Amino acid sequence: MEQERDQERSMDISLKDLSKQLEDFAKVRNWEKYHSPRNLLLAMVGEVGELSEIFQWRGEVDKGLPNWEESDKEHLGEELSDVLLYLIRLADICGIDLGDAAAKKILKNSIKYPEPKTKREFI
Ligand SMILES: Nc1ccn([C@H]2C[C@H](O)[C@@H](COP(=O)(O)OP(=O)(O)OP(=O)(O)O)O2)c(=O)n1
Repeated sequence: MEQERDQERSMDISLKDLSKQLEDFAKVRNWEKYHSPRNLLLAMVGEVGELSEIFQWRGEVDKGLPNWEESDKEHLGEELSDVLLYLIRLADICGIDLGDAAAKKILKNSIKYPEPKTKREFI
């Protein structure tokens, strides 16, 4: 049982896997015609709005969401996923390798914002 759980944990799904699943999802429903770059962008922005609604009027929220109901956390996971899935699909439809682009961007960020060399700089 514990071994199975360990195996599950180690099977991290990749952006490419998700992208393929989204492609198949659209294909079998004949929805490819709706998945244009502009439509996907607007759908993603709509989901960002739904994500924002979860935090709206709550005031500042502690990391880890310690006082949240499990159902609210589940809802948050769903809205985060909708944003991610539309983003992945948008990148795919635009011919962008999102994993590769994101890794390159992290590298670019580290050049633009170098690590602090002294303790003083760190503060
Ligand atoms: N043309 C579509 C419609 C939906 N989806 C997928 C991607 C999202 O993960 C999810 C979005 O579904 P809904 O539009 O039903 O949005 P919600 O799940 O947020 O439902 P609701 O807005 O009722 O809360 O379904 C998709 O790929 N292409």
